[in-house]
Amino acid sequence: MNTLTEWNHIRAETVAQKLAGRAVQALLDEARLSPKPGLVDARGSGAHDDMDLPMLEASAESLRPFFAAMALAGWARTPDTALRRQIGAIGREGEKTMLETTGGVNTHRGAIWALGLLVTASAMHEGSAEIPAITGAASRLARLEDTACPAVFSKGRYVTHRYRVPGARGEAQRGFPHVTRLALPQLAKSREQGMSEEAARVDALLAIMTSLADTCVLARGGLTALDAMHAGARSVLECGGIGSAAGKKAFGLLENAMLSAGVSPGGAADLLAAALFLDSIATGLSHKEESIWNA
Ligand SMILES: CC(C)(COP(=O)(O)OP(=O)(O)OC[C@H]1O[C@@H](n2cnc3c(N)ncnc32)[C@H](O[C@H]2O[C@H](COP(=O)(O)OP(=O)(O)OP(=O)(O)O)[C@@H](O)[C@H]2O)[C@@H]1O)[C@@H](O)C(=O)NCCC(=O)NCCS
Ligand SMILES: Nc1ncnc2[nH]cnc12
Repeated sequence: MNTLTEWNHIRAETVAQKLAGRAVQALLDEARLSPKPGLVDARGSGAHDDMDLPMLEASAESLRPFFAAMALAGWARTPDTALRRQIGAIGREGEKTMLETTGGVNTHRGAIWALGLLVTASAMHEGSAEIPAITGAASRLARLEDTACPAVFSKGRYVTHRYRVPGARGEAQRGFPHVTRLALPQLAKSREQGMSEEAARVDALLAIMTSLADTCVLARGGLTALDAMHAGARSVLECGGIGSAAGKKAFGLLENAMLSAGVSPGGAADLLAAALFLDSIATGLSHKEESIWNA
């Protein structure tokens, strides 16, 4: 190995570890954030009887090496079928480890997909790109076919066909519109209004929930539950968000509706984690880190 190649290798390894650290942190921040309607949070298990916070934390931590491997695979590459297959294989290994860690509970399948693509896309730009370049590269990667991916039944696949909605695949292929057009602008707005960081993050989750066709909600509660989630989340934000007294009251109604329908927006939770990951990169860049390498 000549010195330049060796230097580039050290840089790639370091940035990959940092990107993986930010992805895991985003998952931990999402899991611990409270209150979240229907989801597992620091208060309890929401609409789940097989998941709790320690399980989500262990699952997030178990994924660190897989995010790092995806980032290394993507380092200074452009999206092509070979890279798509490579990260698909790493993603499936990550899913296996997640299931071993949780005793068979699907805690983060959608998050491995969304954050895996975003971590890979960030590494393609060597950790120094702005959000639109990252989501653009992630979307190009998601549109490529992974010919090695086994065509097995998934709840998401069934639900997207039945209700003709984009699902996790479509969201990524479109460049994560619920993250870039709803979650991140709401996060910025609530922060500007002087809300606490926790309240701003809950508001960002609610912004996603105003519009996402979450296949977890559709699978358990159909269109009635999805419509109730959209309307309830909109109502909290129209009242001033979770940081306002009226918003808290509206949040209580939304939470009761979700718990009595037995639904949980797992897809929205994953997209909040994706937004927190991108926010951590944008915050780093605005602090004049030329790249995550200097962070
Ligand atoms: C492309 C894949 C994401 C597979 O997607 P598909 O839709 O075919 O399959 P699912 O197995 O259903 O996984 C999709 C998960 O994505 C999340 N999600 C849902 N709606 C959306 C949306 N509109 N936009 C974005 N993301 C969305 C969601 O994940 C979260 O919920 C999970 C828990 O859900 P569930 O299992 O339904 O849990 P319960 O409700 O508790 O189940 P029951 O008790 O009712 O049975 C949890 O995982 C959260 O993360 C959906 O579950 C992709 O996975 C894939 O192709 N993988 C192959 C390997 C690969 O290429 N990897 C990529 C490397 S980057
Ligand atoms: N907080 C959460 N609760 C339930 N399912 C999830 N999937 C990802 N995050 C989750």
